[in-house]
Amino acid sequence: MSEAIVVENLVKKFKDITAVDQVSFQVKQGEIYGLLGPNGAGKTTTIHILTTLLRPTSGKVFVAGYDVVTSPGEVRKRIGIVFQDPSIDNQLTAYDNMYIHGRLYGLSGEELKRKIYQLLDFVDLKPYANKLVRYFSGGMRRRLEIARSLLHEPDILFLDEPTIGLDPQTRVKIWDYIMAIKKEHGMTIFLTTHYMDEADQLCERIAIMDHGQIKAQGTPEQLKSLLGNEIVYVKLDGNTTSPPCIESDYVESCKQVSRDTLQLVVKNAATAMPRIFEAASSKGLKIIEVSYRRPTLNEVFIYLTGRELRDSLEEGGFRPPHRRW
Ligand SMILES: Nc1ncnc2c1ncn2[C@@H]1O[C@H](COP(=O)(O)OP(=O)(O)OP(=O)(O)O)[C@@H](O)[C@H]1O
Repeated sequence: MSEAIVVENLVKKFKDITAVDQVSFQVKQGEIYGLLGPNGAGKTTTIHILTTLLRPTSGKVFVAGYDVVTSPGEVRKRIGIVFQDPSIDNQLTAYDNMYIHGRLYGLSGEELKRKIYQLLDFVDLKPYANKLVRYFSGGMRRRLEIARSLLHEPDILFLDEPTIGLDPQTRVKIWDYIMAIKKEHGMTIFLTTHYMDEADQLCERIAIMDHGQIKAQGTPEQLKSLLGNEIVYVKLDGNTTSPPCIESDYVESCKQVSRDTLQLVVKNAATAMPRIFEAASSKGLKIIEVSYRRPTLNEVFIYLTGRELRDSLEEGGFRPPHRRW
């Protein structure tokens, strides 16, 4: 079976809230797949079902070839999880946190000791093996959780918001570890994130989730090309008080983004540019500056949902007080 994860028409309801609404996707073996969406989109609920912590209301989910409802034990043997909320013991050393986890998975003796040091070394925590975790920074804790999740050599690694709350430098470091895990261990990695740059940088394929539904999925490039290939910014002469939009065969959409600047979505900036100049001049508009770039995932999110991912994050939403089941 070349699919590590198969999700078919997954639904999860909490009383009258439909947290996951007819979601279907497949994750190939060895790929990094991301669920991108704002708070409350249903990402954590989905990851909890995939990792056997929650039962679906309906639909089918197969992880590492096993049904999560009928064979949860088989699934658990084959997965590693890093939760959004820290789950390491602050009163223990890094080594002891790893040791207990290893024992729970049936590892022992020299083999366990060797693996612990090897993985602590992988996340650059070997010098801190015997330090109490309560003195660790947020980034060190996350690294320790990642090392711990790899101890039993899972086939699939689940990461729920792996860099939430970390500073930009530490986030980049965590991305390096995630890419190294894929490269060195050939592992399938499934992650959730509300950071567009994280999804863009790390994931080979992304599903954009909102209000429990998958709005689109594909490679970051495929998602960006939903919007047209390039975005052109046209700055008009400052004397134009309210610039009209520029229409042309080559312009897919036009929006005024500031007093004197228009944002045009085009398939190809090089061929559209002369037409844009022609159209502007026929309207008596003077272009004083032009720049263009590829669309971002944020723009894709706006296109699909009608609002910014950042705005949606600010909407917040009800969060249950305890997120362990
Ligand atoms: N145990 C629960 N009881 C009731 N409602 C819940 C429960 N867990 C989640 N929800 C609701 O389900 C919806 C999806 O929540 P979920 O936590 O899966 O979203 P999310 O995309 O992971 O967001 P976040 O990044 O904030 O965790 C939200 O409306 C949330 O309030």
